[in-house]
Amino acid sequence: MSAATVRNPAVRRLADWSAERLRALADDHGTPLYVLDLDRVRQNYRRMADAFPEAEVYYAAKANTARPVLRALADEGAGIECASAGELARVLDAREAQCASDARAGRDDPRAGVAGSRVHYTAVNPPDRDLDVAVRLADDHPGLTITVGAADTLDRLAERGYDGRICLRVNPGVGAGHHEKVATGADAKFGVPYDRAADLAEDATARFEVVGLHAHAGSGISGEDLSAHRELVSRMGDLAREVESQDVELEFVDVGGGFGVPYRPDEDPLDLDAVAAATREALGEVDATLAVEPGRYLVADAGVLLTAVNTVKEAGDGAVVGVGAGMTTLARPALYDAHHEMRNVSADAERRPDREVTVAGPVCESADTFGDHWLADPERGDLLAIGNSGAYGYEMANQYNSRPRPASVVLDGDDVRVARRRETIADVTAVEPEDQA
Ligand SMILES: Cc1ncc(COP(=O)(O)O)c(C=O)c1O
Ligand SMILES: N[C@@H](CCCC[NH3+])C(=O)O
Repeated sequence: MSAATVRNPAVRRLADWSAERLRALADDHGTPLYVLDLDRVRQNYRRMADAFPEAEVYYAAKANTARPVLRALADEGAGIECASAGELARVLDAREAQCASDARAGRDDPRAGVAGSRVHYTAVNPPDRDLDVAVRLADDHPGLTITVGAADTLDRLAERGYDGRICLRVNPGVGAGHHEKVATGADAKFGVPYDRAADLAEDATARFEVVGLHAHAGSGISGEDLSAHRELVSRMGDLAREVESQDVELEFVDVGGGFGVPYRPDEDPLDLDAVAAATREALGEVDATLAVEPGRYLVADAGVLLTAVNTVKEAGDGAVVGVGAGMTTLARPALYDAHHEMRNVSADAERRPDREVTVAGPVCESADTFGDHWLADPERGDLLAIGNSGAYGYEMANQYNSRPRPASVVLDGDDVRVARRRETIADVTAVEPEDQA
């Protein structure tokens, strides 16, 4: 089945990708290569918007900031949630120094051109530079909302002359997620203490327009974690009623993102309608509109990472299959022991027997492995596809071992657009002053 013929199933498997198309993309653009199917992103968004018809959906851009993705989701009606000044500059049609220098360098304009009123900036311990940029952008883009998770961030904004839209991020005391490193809801780093939030919201109205409350439990919540989600939403409903009773006119209560997707074939997809029903029931009656901010759910299964087999080494009873992508390309397995399905795309036309092998990258770290996988017996030169790579894949890639970042392409029907060209070693060293000894 080709990508374009998949209608709107909740699960998209690695086997659904056309091998022929993936091989052609690898031939044209080289590997490692991130491939993202925009049609699938749109389908995922529509499924989310259909499940939450009463809610505002803000896409958490940190999952994948490729400009075609931001534009496609904004066109579908999504707002965008940003985690930094850099993400804000990408998302807004802003005259930022960074954008100007990109233009001078002849690069395509990296800005997505989303209206300020559709953008939330969630500031987590924001550096001064981020606040400076955010305040400047808020001036140019009316309606931008700044989400604040510490009382003194309010002071820092006021010191910069900001008196605009504020959302208060609350620590709900309930965390969830696929790994302890991605649970945010009970981590004191995020949000103001729950029991101080109502007073803080009321006090803040003296200096700002307080428009929302926000909390986020964590990332990769499965159907089994729903009790944590329900508890978070219920606490936010209680808080919203208290704040509204203090005559603060809230526009929205944002209960975060975190909606998980299956990474293993035996995992079930989230029943979004059930999640939405549980959310509604837990929130109860509030005047404010519900908001959600999914990242992974919209982009994860729209992406694959293509990589070539460069080494096959028999070792003991098994084999280690060396590939070009590593922890610098896709960090999730090394960071969270995350599992990503793999498929030997080259072997599809042949009848090679499956074999369990360890797939490992080129980085000089023992953690640089994608774990054990059953694959059609890999040979040097084969092309492997790594599934569910559309979220937190390219975004977390880095240059450790002086390894240039990979390229990424976006498919829109039959169109193929380069979202990020492949970096070169010259890109890696470009930030070093030329006169350095
Ligand atoms: C504040 C906030 N909102 C939204 C998200 C998106 O999470 P996910 O990609 O799991 O939907 C995150 C990431 O965990 C987050 O920290
Ligand atoms: N980067 C994490 C998700 C966390 C998002 C940020 N709070 C992952 O790949 O699963």
